[in-house]
Amino acid sequence: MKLRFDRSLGWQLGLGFTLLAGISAIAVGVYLFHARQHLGANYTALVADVVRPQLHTTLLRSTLNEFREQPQDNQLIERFDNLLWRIPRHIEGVTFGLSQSRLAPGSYESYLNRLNSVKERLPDIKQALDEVASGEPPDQLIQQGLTIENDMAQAYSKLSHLLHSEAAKQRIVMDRLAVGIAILILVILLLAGGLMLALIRLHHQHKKVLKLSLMDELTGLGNRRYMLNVTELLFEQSQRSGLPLSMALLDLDHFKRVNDNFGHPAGDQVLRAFADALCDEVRKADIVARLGGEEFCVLMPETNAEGALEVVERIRKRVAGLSHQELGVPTAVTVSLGLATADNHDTSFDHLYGRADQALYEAKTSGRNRVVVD
Ligand SMILES: Nc1nc2c(ncn2[C@@H]2O[C@H](COP(=O)(O)OP(=O)(O)OP(=O)(O)O)[C@@H](O)[C@H]2O)c(=O)[nH]1
Repeated sequence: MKLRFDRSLGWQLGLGFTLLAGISAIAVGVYLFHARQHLGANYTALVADVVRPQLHTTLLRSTLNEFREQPQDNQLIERFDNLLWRIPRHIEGVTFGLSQSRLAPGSYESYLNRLNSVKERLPDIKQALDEVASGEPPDQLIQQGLTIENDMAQAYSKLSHLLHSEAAKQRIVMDRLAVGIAILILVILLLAGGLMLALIRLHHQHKKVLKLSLMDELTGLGNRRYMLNVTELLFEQSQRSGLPLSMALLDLDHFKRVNDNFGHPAGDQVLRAFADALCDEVRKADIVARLGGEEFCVLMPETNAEGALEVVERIRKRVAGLSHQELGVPTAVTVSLGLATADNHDTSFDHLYGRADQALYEAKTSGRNRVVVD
């Protein structure tokens, strides 16, 4: 039940985080789609394109003012001529920059129209300048010059304002995007962390269940499945290496009486005391398992018949000598044992098991509390 709960919790966590990551990704995607106008637009270069002619507009005004005082100054005429040459180039530069930008044409068209009308009036101003150079008074030049200066100043100022506000919007978009992506990354990290945690928990649960499936809960020994898992391997190793493998089957005598006389819990206590005694008497390399009920098994790798007989006799005596206190019941218990050692005739583990079982049967039928070697 617990495992099912943990597994569904793991799935729920994973699903929840995946949904969250998906929604965050969609939100960032939708935002990107709507904000694409602002992404990648280089407003800095455009602002520079507009600021430069704004400076020239100021220069144009100051030059016109100087004309009032020194209309025939050649340097002044040359500077003005140079400005007249630059103005259309700036207008063309700004027009090109805006056409390449992601700005909606409707937002800047009226300012460009105003600049283009300035461009159209430049030949007249050039003619007025030539007249001033040939000695005419500068009044007309100043009047026409101030008109275009005013038009340019207004158009460039509006454009500058437009570009600054678009750049500010771009900054907001980028900031929001950065926050969105940070949240997305956080959710993905949480998702990965949550999934890892769920996997680790599942792995622990799996190991626990696996252990429980191979363990006898009452005695803490391996169960029949554990014994079968291990012994097939031990048997094959023994067959390959030629080293002996001995197997003892043990069955408590008249155990039913213990249950009948002292109750089932007392019987359980006896089984536990018996398992402890068994483990005390065998080596670490030996395998001890409870096969079911009051039947146990000891597998002794690299132990010949003689050595195994010594061990099982020791076990038998130890069990018979268990005190009432150790057993938890006011009676003695004994055990019958059947012993077999693998030889060339044992083609499978089942064969060896069959021999040990037969020996145990003989130990039971010939009076119990004894070892019979097959
Ligand atoms: N307390 C307890 N008793 C168990 C457990 N498993 C099996 N038993 C009991 O063990 C008894 C085995 O009885 P039998 O198969 O007749 O064997 P026995 O009385 O030991 O007689 P022999 O084996 O012929 O000497 C039964 O009463 C089962 O109920 C257990 O986990 N706990």
